[in-house]
Amino acid sequence: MSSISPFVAIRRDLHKIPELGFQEFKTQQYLLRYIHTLPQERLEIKTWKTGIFVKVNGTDPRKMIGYRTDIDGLPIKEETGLPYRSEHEGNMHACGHDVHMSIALGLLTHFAEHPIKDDLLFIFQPAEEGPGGAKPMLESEIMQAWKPDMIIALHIAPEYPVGTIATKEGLLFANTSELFIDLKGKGGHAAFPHLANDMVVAACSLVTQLQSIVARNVDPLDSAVITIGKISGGTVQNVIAECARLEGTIRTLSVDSMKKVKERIEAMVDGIKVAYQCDAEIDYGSMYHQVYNDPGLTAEFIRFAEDYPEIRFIRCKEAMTGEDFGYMLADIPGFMFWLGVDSPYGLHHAKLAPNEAAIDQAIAFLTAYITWKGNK
Ligand SMILES: CC(=O)N[C@@H](CCC[C@H](N)C(=O)O)C(=O)O
Repeated sequence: MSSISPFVAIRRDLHKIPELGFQEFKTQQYLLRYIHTLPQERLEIKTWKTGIFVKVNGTDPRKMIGYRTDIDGLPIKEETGLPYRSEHEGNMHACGHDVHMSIALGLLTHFAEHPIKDDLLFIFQPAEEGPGGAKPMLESEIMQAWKPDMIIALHIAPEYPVGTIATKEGLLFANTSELFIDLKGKGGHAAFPHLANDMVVAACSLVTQLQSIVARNVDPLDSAVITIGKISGGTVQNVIAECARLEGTIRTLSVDSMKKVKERIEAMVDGIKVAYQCDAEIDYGSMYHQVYNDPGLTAEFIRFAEDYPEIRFIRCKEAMTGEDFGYMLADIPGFMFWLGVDSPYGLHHAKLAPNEAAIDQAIAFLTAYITWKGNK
């Protein structure tokens, strides 16, 4: 019978119980139960909403190193068919936060048992997928009192083989803004369109128009994305829809482009109001600061990764993904990096299945890096 490592077993337990942002109650309980099994001599544990801070007191601290993991899942119905698939119907760890948490627990376990000179702060952060836990956690009294001198985090990368670390100095992830547009016209009988204002037609036209913003209004060398991930509207097949709602996200590499994209969206929505004789409201939901890696710390980490025997390092390009860890990096020097997990299905896919061999390998690599950095 094959046996799995304790942190793979933890990942599977966590995989079964994905919870959405700020509802991570079972996840928090699971994490706390585990953390309380560790030697407690050097640990200080504080909860914050559904998140957790764990400080590991060093033996001769000169600085504090922060390590952040996100803990929330997504509203995606899992289709992996795995024996440890989600037990929370309609939710899934489809962005790898289960893997992120198990690696964080692996590191915490090591350093609770083998403290280094410097203090460590482990941050188990809720709501990365939305509405964003990093910013309020950073502003919390706890983190203002326990403010790390540097901070790091990883994200799984399905497209890279296990054993790969990828990152770059400077900009790594985009600026993001959610986008919700509500359209309200006039419902009516399907056979009498001239007596109604059809919001399904207005919504379809708006979605198509929005695509032209990236193609025609943004400098091609300054990338942007507008994705509408969900459209809803109407009630039944033979009634003209009075209301429709578009739900999406905007990504830009520069802050200026984000401003420009929003101005163009607002102009187009004004146009839809006139053309389709309807009301419309725009809500930008939550916005995330770009992820900008500290050049010096990242370059040093890259050298460490390049010299580490079992790691293949790739200097990657920036990506249009968003991460509220960007708020932490805007305040505390540090960096984020990709960890290869080799899945044929990508992030946010219902069949995402990370190769679990990456977990113990990442724990070993990061243990070596943090030990080196925290004893320097
Ligand atoms: C790493 C990752 O996939 N992050 C999410 C962050 C989403 C932020 C927000 N809900 C939005 O959609 O703008 C991503 O989709 O990139």
